[in-house]
Amino acid sequence: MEIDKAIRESDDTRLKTKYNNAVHVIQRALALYSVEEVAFSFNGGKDSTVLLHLLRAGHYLHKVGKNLSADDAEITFPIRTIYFESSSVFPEINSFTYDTASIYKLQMDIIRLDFKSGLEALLKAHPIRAIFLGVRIGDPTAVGQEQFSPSSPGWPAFMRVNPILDWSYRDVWAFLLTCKVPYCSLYDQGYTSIGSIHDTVPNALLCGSKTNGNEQNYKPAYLLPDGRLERAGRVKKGTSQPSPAASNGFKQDDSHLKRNFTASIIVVGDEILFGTVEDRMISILCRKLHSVGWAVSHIAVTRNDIDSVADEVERLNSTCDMVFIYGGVGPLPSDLSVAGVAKAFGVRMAPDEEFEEYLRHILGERCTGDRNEMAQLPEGITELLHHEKLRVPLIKCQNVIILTATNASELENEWDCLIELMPSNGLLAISEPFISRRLVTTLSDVDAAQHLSEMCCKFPDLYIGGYRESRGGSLIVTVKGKDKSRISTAADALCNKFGCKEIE
Ligand SMILES: Cc1cc2nc3c(=O)[nH]c(=O)nc-3n(C[C@H](O)[C@H](O)[C@H](O)COP(=O)(O)O)c2cc1C
Ligand SMILES: Nc1ncnc2c1ncn2[C@@H]1O[C@H](COP(=O)(O)OP(=O)(O)OP(=O)(O)O)[C@@H](O)[C@H]1O
Ligand SMILES: [Mg+2]
Repeated sequence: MEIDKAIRESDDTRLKTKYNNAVHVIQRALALYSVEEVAFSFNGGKDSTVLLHLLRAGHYLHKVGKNLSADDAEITFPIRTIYFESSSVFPEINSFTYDTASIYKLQMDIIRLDFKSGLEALLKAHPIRAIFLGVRIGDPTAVGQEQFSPSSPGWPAFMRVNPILDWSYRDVWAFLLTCKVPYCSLYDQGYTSIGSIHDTVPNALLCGSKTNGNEQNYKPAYLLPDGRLERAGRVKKGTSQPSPAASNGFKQDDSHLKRNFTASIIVVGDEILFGTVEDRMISILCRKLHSVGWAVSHIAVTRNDIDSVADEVERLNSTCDMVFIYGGVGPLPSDLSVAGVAKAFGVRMAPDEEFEEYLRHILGERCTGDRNEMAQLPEGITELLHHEKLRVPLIKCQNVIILTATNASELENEWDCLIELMPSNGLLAISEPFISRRLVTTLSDVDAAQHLSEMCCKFPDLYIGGYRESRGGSLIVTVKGKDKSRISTAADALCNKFGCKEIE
């Protein structure tokens, strides 16, 4: 069987693993359901083209496993194939679908109804119980799906079987090119994921030079460097993409200068809770945040444990604008912070091809393999924050930023990168920085308490509070806020009326 042979002869170990796993899923499905009870949803797209050849291989191996004639299995493809043909399909896709059906002798049902009605009619007419789909992680409809997922509530009842769910964009192209199978010509013209003629254009990231006839030249789909951007050509014509800053909830005007943003910090570390290690980064991060006008509303230290991290993230991310988390990030068994973040958002961990590429640069082939845990990131909510001064990009999951720093100087570096990245992606809206004055008084606690509460009533817009370094020592009063003149008035009043003296 030519597909099986091409993969076995290839020295791409990752592709071999993906192939074996997908064929295993197909064989499991063929063991669970009879061939009359399954269907293959084919639309001429690259993912369903991959699936077609995997099904051909899977069916062949299933037959060989049952000691049936392999010759027969090789020529006939008995799985009912369904194609929802619409009037807005690209002609190239349509003709590729029909040509493929003829080359591989597919028994193809053409359905000219919407998905739901078409499936309802199909299930009435045939004993179909499971449908193979070329859905992959990263597709908007893949969130929450497993390799075997029942159809959604409100849809006709069948099992969705997704053998290539965990395949990346690169895996798809590695397979098609290794097996040298035909694919739709649009993929050689810059299209990277194909919907309808109304919502699909070539991917601008593949835009090359203009030809002599002054037409735009596009590179083939397999040259797209970042697979996460495969759907960049799936935009409505005439509409513009929302800016990243706007999608973060931060406006581009200067109203953010007046807003008080709040952040929380989660430190993950059993050793801190044991008392064996002292955290040295909290105070630095608080000062950094204050310097860009952010108030820190909560700091939590938690165990290296998925549920503990998830609980904290869930609690804090809804009450403040941004959550910073550090500790428990890496390849050790105790490094569970990223998984905790995924759990807090109710998404699963999925392989991130681009992140894996970074890890491979640093760790070489040691980091790859069947299950590279470190390259698994929360599915559908992760953004990688790149900066030339970072060996590995920082991970942002919605309003949670995962820092990898383990000491003060690494934290300084990561912070500087975040600040530099800020204008281009609206990460941290800089507002007016906090300023403070520190005063010292020798008043007794009782006297100071009365004065301080009067001052707090007079200056509700400022923080006025005190602490002492020893019970018998002087009281240090902090006046903090964003309005310099209000701070001066309050500090002067404390000095004049209550005999406070400025320190620093
Ligand atoms: C055979 C088949 C089964 C589907 N089953 C479901 C389903 O159970 N739940 C659902 O929300 N969408 C289902 N869909 C719709 C797809 O999730 C998706 O909307 C469709 O493939 C269009 O994707 P696109 O926007 O990427 O082109 C199904 C589609 C097909 C072809
Ligand atoms: N019109 C359709 N008819 C039959 N199956 C479909 C149709 N549209 C989508 N599907 C199924 O849904 C899967 C996912 O669709 P999707 O558009 O993400 O992938 P694709 O079309 O195979 O490749 P591409 O991402 O390049 O468009 C397909 O592989 C196919 O199994
Ligand atoms: Mg498609």
